Amino acid sequence: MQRRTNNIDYQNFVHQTPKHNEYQVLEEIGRGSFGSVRKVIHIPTKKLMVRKDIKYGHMNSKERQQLIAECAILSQLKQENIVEFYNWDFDEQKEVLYLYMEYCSRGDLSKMIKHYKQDHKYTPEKIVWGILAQILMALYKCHYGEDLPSLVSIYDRMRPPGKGKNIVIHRDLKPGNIFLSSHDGNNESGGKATVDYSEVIVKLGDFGLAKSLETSIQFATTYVGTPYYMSPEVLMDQPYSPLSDIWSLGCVIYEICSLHPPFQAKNYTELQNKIKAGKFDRIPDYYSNGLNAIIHSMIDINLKTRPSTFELLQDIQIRTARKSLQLERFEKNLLDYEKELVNIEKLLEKQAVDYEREVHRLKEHFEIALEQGIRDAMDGKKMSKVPDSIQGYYGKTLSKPAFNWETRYQ
Ligand SMILES: Nc1ncnc2c1ncn2[C@@H]1O[C@H](COP(=O)(O)OP(=O)(O)OP(=O)(O)O)[C@@H](O)[C@H]1O
Repeated sequence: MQRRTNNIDYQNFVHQTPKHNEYQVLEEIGRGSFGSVRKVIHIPTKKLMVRKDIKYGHMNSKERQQLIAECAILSQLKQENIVEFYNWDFDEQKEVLYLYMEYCSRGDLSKMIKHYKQDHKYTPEKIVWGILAQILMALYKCHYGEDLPSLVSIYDRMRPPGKGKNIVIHRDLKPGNIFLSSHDGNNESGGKATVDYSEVIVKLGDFGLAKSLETSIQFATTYVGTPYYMSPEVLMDQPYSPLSDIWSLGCVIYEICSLHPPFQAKNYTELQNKIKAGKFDRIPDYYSNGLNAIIHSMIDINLKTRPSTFELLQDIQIRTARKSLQLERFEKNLLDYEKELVNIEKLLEKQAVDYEREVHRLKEHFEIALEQGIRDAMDGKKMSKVPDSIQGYYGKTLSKPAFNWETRYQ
């Protein structure tokens, strides 16, 4: 395993040297445009992870830099709703870069949408709000480079974020890049075919196209993205900003409700025209006006009126969804704690029973020995068998009981 090559610029990285043989490689779970994704176990911690194998041999220097950028971005972005980047390593001979990341066992939003489509059911509204709130929490970290303050009450006024250093624009928000994980940290789906979507944690991932900008004023002008979710300003080659992620997010949430994207067309030109016009149908009547309104506010062709991540997080329904997620988490922690207490109680009860049984046994033996000793004494024999202590009788390291057996165990 070589660690240096002229083709890759490692200067942006701060990483502890990973050891290739610390990972046990398991099955492949998918393939992307750059290579395969496999499950691996980090042997020292027994942690299940994914390893993204990226062949860089055929890449030009721009693509390699993009790859490095993804790693650099991911290693900085630590937030509960962002797929965690653990480490990286590479094999220079095979020209493969290995990225070790959090494993999300519950699939992604494209699978969830497919599930509801197949079942001919709408995604429950509560689930939609929960997903929207969680993606906004992830985007807050990306767009402002800060941790989102926790919510004490739904009426809390949020302090506006700072100037935004090291902000990140995802640039490729789509259902297939939004992963789902479980609350209990048990990342094995246990062979379960069905996922309880009311209980999943949303994780924003696949930052392959993300662009890290030094400040919020500096914009990227190049775009590579998925047409269905592409914002009109990007289609018109205008500077790319965090608001373009908001447009894409609006399209993703629309699709979760309607089970199809807001703009559909037979060809690219038709799609482009529809996106630029910004006209689309209401989400099904099954959903509230509040949800419809927030989706419409995000899929707004006017950048001046399209809300930012911060503004969306102020929405009372988003705050309610956040609070509800917090309470569910709290309830889950309490239930786990209760289970732990029940187990401890059972253990203590068993120890108490074992202890009493042992004491009872010792007491009986002690009494028999004592009676025998007294009888021997009355018969005029030498009182050699009368124990001074249980230890004396059994040869055990037990001191004479310090309490009165009769009153204690009546
Ligand atoms: N962290 C992860 N946890 C679980 N599954 C993952 C994870 N990352 C990727 N996958 C799965 O691996 C497969 C390949 O993912 P990858 O992101 O490499 O490519 P893609 O998004 O399908 O395509 P593209 O490379 O064009 O973006 C997908 O099925 C994806 O769901």
